[in-house]
Amino acid sequence: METFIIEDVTKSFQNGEVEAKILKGVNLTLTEGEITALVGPSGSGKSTILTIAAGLQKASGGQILFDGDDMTAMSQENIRKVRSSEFGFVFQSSHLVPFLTVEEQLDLMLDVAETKMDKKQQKEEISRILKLVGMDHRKDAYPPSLSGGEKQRVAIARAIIHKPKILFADEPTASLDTKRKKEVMELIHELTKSLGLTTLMVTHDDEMLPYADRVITMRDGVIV
Ligand SMILES: Nc1ncnc2c1ncn2[C@@H]1O[C@H](COP(=O)(O)OP(=O)(O)OP(=O)(O)O)[C@@H](O)[C@H]1O
Repeated sequence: METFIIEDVTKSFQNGEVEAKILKGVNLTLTEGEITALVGPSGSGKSTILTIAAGLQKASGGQILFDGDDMTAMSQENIRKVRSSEFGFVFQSSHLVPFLTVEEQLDLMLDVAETKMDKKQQKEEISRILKLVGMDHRKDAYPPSLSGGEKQRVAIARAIIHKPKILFADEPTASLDTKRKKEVMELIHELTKSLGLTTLMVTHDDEMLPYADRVITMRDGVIV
C-alpha cells in the first residue's frame, strides 16, 4: 500500500539577490514495509527533501501526500501533530538527552506523542521496545555510559516507541564502525519489515545499500 507520495516538490532559497533552486521537482512514492535509500553527491538535496517530507521545513512548491492528506496545505499545529504521532526520526548523532536514563528518554517521547497510555502501560511498552532493540538490560543507564552502537539502538527505540508509520533516517550509521553499522542497519531493516514501517533513509555508505528495497539517486536537485 502506498502511504507517502512526494509530488513535484521544489525548494528555493534566496541568497541575497540570487535565488538558489535546491530541489527542481522531486517525485517519489514510498511504500509500506520498504526501505527507500536516497543517495547522491553532497549538496544534491537529499537532506532537504527528507526534512521537507518530514514536515521540518516547507516546500516552495509541490505536494506531500500522507495517507491522502496534503501536508503542504496543513497548519503548523497539524503538521506538528502528524510529526509527533506518525513519524519517527533517527539521525547521524543519536541526540539522546545526557541526563535522562534510557527508560526516561522513551517515556518522554511517549509523553510528547500524546499516546493514550497511562504511566504503567508506558513502562511496559518501553520494556517491550527495549527488548526488541536488545537494550532492555541498559534501561537505567545514562547515554554517556553507552557505546555508539548502543546509543543508536536507543535512538531507534525512541523513534519507534509511539508506533509511527513513517521512519526518517538521515545518515543513521555514519558515526559507527563497520560492525556496528551493519548491526544498526540490520535492526532498521528488521523493524521496517516486522512493524510495516515506511522508511526513508539518506546514506553515503554503499555498504548499507543491500539493506534497502529501493535505491534512489539524486543529482543537482532532481532524481536521476
Ligand atoms: N537554509 C538554506 N539556505 C540556503 N541554502 C541551503 C539551505 N539549506 C540547504 N541549502 C543548500 O542546499 C543544497 C542541498 O543541501 P542538502 O543538505 O539537501 O544536500 P545533501 O545532498 O543532503 O548533502 P550532504 O550529502 O552533504 O548532506 C546545498 O547546496 C545547501 O548548501
